[in-house]
Amino acid sequence: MRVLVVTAVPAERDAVTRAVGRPPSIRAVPGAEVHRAGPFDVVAGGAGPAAAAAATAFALAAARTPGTGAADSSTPDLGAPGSGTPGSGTPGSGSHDPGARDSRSPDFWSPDFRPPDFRPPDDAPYGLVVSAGIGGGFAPAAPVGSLVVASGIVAADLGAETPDGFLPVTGLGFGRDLFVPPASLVREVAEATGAVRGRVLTVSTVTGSADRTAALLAAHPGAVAEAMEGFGVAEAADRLGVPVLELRAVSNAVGPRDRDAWRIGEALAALTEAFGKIAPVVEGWTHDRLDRLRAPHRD
Ligand SMILES: O=C(O)c1cccc(C(=O)CC[C@H]2O[C@@H](n3cnc4c(=O)[nH]cnc43)[C@H](O)[C@@H]2O)c1
Repeated sequence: MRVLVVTAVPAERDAVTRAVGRPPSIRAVPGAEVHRAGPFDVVAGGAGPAAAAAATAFALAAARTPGTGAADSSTPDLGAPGSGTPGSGTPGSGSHDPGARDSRSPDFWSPDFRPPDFRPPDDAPYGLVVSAGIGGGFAPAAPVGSLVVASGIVAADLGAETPDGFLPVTGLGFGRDLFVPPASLVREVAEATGAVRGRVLTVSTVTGSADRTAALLAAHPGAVAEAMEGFGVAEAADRLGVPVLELRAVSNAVGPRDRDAWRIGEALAALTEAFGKIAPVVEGWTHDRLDRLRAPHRD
């Protein structure tokens, strides 16, 4: 099974592809650059749920575009990382000059542009989408350096502030605030990696105070971590009925802001090790009937 992995930044993307042990092949699709290594197609989609949703949707849609296959010359191979290839940064990480041509996808800004074909080599669509990267861990469940796999992916700050406190978007009578990854896959990934299982919160603002930490834990008692992309990735995957997983390596404790205490290198190394361990797991996994029937609000 081919797996789409969406990270926020290139350092996280490269930590995932490093797990495979040989250089990734790199291709441009509209709005993104896909790094392929082993079963993983990895995209650094940008920080936050909106960028993550957009990158995921583009990558999924590009893989489903009918055409002649992944070898189509309209999707130029951009070479290995570190080769000086332009466009290897995070899409959307800088301001865009609409007058400039995008070297990642040369025809993208042309009025004649048609989406290039980019399908997994077996011509199958992606069987799984993974939101991956570093994250903040809630103590004591998820210490720095540990791994977490989401049993539920929660939009923790999507809703309304009221005089009585925060009202989730579902309390407003629309939207959703939870995606539940397939339980069998969560279990297998946790067993293979030693990851802590629990809800992972998606926030648009990194938590930076004890009060906010306490409020999040009061609202989500089982939360083990927070990050900024999982819910956006899940929203996009869900529209195509593709199962989703979120796997994070804890770089910092959720709490009063202390950037000097972040252990990013340690977390990226843990992420690489984790993807090495889950490669055989995801390749062998099939989305069984029980998982499909599982009630969306049970995790
Ligand atoms: O500066 C670097 O070298 C570097 C390398 C890899 C990643 C980064 C990031 O800043 C990633 C941002 C990404 O990380 C997630 N994250 C990490 N900790 C937290 C947190 O406490 N609360 C929320 N999100 C967190 C998040 O998904 C960001 O998009 C830098």
